[in-house]
Amino acid sequence: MLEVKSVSKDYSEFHLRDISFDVEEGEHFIILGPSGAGKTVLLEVIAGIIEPDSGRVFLNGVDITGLPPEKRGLAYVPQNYALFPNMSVYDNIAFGLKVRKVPKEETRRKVREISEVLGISHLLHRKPKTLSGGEQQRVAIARALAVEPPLILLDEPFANLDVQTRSALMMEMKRWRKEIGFTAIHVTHSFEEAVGLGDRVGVMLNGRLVQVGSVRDVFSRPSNEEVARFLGFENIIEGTAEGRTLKANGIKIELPIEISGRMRVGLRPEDIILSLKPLRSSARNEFRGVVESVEELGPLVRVHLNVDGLQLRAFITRSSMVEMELGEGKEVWVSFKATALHVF
Ligand SMILES: Nc1ncnc2c1ncn2[C@@H]1O[C@H](COP(=O)(O)OP(=O)(O)OP(=O)(O)O)[C@@H](O)[C@H]1O
Repeated sequence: MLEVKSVSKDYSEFHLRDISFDVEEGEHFIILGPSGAGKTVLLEVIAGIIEPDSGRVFLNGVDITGLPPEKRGLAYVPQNYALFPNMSVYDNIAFGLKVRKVPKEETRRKVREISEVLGISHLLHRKPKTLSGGEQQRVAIARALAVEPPLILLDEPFANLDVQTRSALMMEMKRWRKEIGFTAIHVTHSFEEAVGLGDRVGVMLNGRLVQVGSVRDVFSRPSNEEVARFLGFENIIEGTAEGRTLKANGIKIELPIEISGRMRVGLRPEDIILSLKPLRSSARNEFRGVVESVEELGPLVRVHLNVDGLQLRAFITRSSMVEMELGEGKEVWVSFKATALHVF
């Protein structure tokens, strides 16, 4: 339904480079990338706010590259919601319908319907500034969906919300989609949103769309080391493989597949288990290691380890750290399954 073909845009210090992807009818497509990757620029090119230097955008087969935003019929929800401050919630939601000269009675019915689905019927008389962040976001999405657009563009829809509101809205968004059935491009830096809401995900790094695929594929099979690092494979181990064994520094690691030659494998810190006694499971790689430092990250800690010269990072809970009395110089057993290794 939406096709983006070789879109590029040059700014003095940032380049959106040759972006191509498509979105299918009914799909929730996530564009995932760190801050400054170019996600908003890409969304604004699709919305018609930014003109690309080259490349085309097609909606249902029609080239919309030259059309102004209002002629594209897409709904765009910017990060700051951009609600009309002087209008009531009702008028905000009804705005697009009025512009389209939808008869009053039908407008009333549509505003009522969408407000019920999004749980904001009781707020219709209020002004946006009297609403909480979560309520404002619901209104912004209601306003966008009221006109039944072919595609809704969401820029970091949950970024300005507290954790509880964010999780609640994420759950609700799944339900809205079932009840209303929209197609969305959703820009975010949150893995949780990508995994929780996305059908497919496009990973954006430094102005390039580096991998597009199903959420499962992208997270379990990153296409290269750059994507892997971004997706949390903090350990990249380099060594020489022979059969199912990878020799890296002083240790031999069992691989999930047979392969040979110089190579790199990725391992997520959460897939490493630390223990004071060996686990003695044949399904695991197990080594003796020394804690180099411990980094506190709230309920989790990142443990920096040295395993025979190989630097590894593991996540454990704070309570496990306390229980095991982990600290600099402590000797531990470091284990992980061969299947947790991702061979690039
Ligand atoms: N009009 C402009 N002129 C020059 N540079 C720009 C312009 N608009 C955006 N940029 C640059 O493009 C880069 C990408 O910006 P963009 O807002 O798309 O990032 P993002 O991935 O959406 O990040 P965030 O999550 O922080 O919003 C930034 O370095 C920004 O400074």
